[in-house]
Amino acid sequence: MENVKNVIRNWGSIEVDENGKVIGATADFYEYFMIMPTDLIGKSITRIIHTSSSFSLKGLDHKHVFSGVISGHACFIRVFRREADTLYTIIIRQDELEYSDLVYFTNSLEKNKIKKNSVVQGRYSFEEIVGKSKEIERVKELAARIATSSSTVLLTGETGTGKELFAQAIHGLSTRKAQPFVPVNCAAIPDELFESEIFGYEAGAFSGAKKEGKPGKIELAQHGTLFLDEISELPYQAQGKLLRVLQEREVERLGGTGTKNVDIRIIAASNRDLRTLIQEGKFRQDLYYRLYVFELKIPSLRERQEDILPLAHHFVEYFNNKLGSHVKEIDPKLQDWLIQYDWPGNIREIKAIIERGMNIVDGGTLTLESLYFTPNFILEVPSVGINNPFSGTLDEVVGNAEKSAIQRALKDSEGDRSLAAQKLKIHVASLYRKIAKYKLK
Ligand SMILES: Nc1ncnc2c1ncn2[C@@H]1O[C@H](COP(=O)(O)OP(=O)(O)OP(=O)(O)O)[C@@H](O)[C@H]1O
Repeated sequence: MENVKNVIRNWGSIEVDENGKVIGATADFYEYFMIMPTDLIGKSITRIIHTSSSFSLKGLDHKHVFSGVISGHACFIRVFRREADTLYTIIIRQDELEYSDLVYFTNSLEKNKIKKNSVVQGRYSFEEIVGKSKEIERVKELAARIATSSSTVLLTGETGTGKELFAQAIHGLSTRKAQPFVPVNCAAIPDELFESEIFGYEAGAFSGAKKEGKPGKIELAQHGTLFLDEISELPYQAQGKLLRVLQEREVERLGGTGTKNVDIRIIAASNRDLRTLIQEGKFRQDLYYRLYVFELKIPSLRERQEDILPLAHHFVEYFNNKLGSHVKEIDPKLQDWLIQYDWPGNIREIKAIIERGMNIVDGGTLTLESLYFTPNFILEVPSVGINNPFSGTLDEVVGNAEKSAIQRALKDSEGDRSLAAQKLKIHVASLYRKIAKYKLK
């Protein structure tokens, strides 16, 4: 327990009234989060501490600890109830912590409080996979056909093509749909933590382990689906252990003496060619053949150009709802450009481009200029760094437009960041992140 105390530090507190409006903050909070009192006082706390959309700050118990994002920093925050007022004290800033300390800390919290989101029911169904091209229709049909079996599925395709979406849709159509869908991003877990995360551990298996032990993702997915995203990044040793689970349908926790039967369906995904990795000795051939029972290759957006505009319209609708904007159409010139672009980041990229455009657009039509920004303004702000703001990669051009939009909003709001964020229709935390990213004053 001493160690847990060591990782906790006071990053300042925010005080709110009974209506959830900020009435003050400590001096260290302003300093650590670089927020001005004018950007804070009187604002709703939900605009300062961003949590997942399903999470409500209302009614949290005294001393409850939760995770949230403040000014772009992921934090753990403790609630102190004081009669009508509430104090939110930031006790951990994740970017200031070693990963192992963070794991130790989250383990020390009561069960299910923070890790609730690690087990989710699949959210997407096949109807929500936008696209009518024969290429995507064929994949949807195959996926729907195998959904009802319990076979292992390997989803391949470039980054951003929708592999996770398909995994969720397959789970949602299977007989396991009422059971958990447990996603694991194999690239995001450090090698040394991998086995304990996937296989779980028994009490006292290693120093820092939870007293009562911990189930791994395989156990959490019991009777449901385990989605192993970016499986190519699975450490070689863990590959052997996973293979044994697949073959024997049993799992043994680290430090354990007995095995438990497992009934899970595995869906794995990779955007790297596993066959090449096998040749390079980085991926086990025997595991590959276990996973390769059924391969679904999701086509890139380049291979199904006719889906580009339906996807763009879909995301315009999506962001209209999310941002409260009223874009009704996409200008024909922008439509031409969208069709011609080759989309290396696939659907994730088109979604991001539309989102950026929708943050900048003025009026009911999304135009090429909404992405690039109006030429007059670019002349006014030479600091965009290039003479021709339309040259460079799409990311650079859009980045320049975004930077210009922020500069203009800040200028129009005379430096009031909250007002600027409102004009841009983005959260103030997101504005702070972008100001830091573009090194703006
Ligand atoms: N056909 C589609 N219709 C609507 N949204 C989609 C579609 N395909 C992908 N998306 C959206 O695009 C984004 C990227 O999709 P997803 O995360 O499933 O891709 P991925 O192939 O798993 O990427 P990676 O290989 O990088 O993990 C998500 O926000 C997803 O909701």
